[in-house]
Amino acid sequence: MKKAVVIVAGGSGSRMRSDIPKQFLLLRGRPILMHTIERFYSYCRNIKIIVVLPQNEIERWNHLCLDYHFTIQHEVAQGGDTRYHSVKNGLALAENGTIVGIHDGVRPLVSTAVIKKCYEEASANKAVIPAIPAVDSLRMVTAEGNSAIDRSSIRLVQTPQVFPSEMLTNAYKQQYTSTFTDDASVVEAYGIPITIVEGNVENIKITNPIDLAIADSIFDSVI
Ligand SMILES: Nc1ccn([C@@H]2O[C@H](COP(=O)(O)OP(=O)(O)OP(=O)(O)O)[C@@H](O)[C@H]2O)c(=O)n1
Ligand SMILES: C[C@](O)(CO)[C@H](O)COP(=O)(O)O
Repeated sequence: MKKAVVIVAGGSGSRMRSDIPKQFLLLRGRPILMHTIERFYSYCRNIKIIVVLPQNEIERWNHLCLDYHFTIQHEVAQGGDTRYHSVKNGLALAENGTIVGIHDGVRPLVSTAVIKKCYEEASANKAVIPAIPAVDSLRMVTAEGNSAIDRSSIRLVQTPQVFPSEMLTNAYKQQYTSTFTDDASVVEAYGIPITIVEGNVENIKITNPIDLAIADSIFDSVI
């Protein structure tokens, strides 16, 4: 079955506190977003790649592609106010009858094995996400205080989150709510159960300044 990926890079990276959006910061001498795109191209040479960017950053991206001789074919869609809206804009460029993954542009260290497993499972008409167990102890904080929670029942969710295209497109017709923090939460609200596969621990979301140093130090164990 045909495959597509929507790589969302439409955010501003406010927690990174950098001059340019974090998806363009350099990791091993190249913009993070280029590494992320390369992960999917390595997995499948003919996957359709859709990259979502803030409208006012598209020109910067075009220049970066020229400067870094980046030639992997991709289509560009315009970002929205939230990740949900950016995904929806990217999804509009995906064809029916495909298996579509949604991946954060700032997760450049996803392994090929994880990408492959997610697409294979989704081909059986499932909604598939990678996740890893929690390694720290966990506490629930409420207005009354805080209490320990059973970490064996918790999973930390990653991307790519992969679905049959019609399932995802229909789910994304629901009205936005702030509980839609990822694609699984949108599809689950539409009534579809979520299948979890094991993610890779290196598949961090580069969010805060320290994550760039971590990504640099673990880079060779994935690529
Ligand atoms: N309106 C938005 C917001 C986020 N994203 C993308 O969703 C991914 C995960 O979001 P996050 O790490 O929170 O990125 P930012 O929103 O850019 O960061 P921050 O929350 O620190 O501002 C990122 O690749 C980001 O570019 C997006 O495409 N459109
Ligand atoms: C999609 C995601 O990366 C899964 O863990 C996460 O929900 C994104 O959250 P953010 O608040 O948009 O960074």
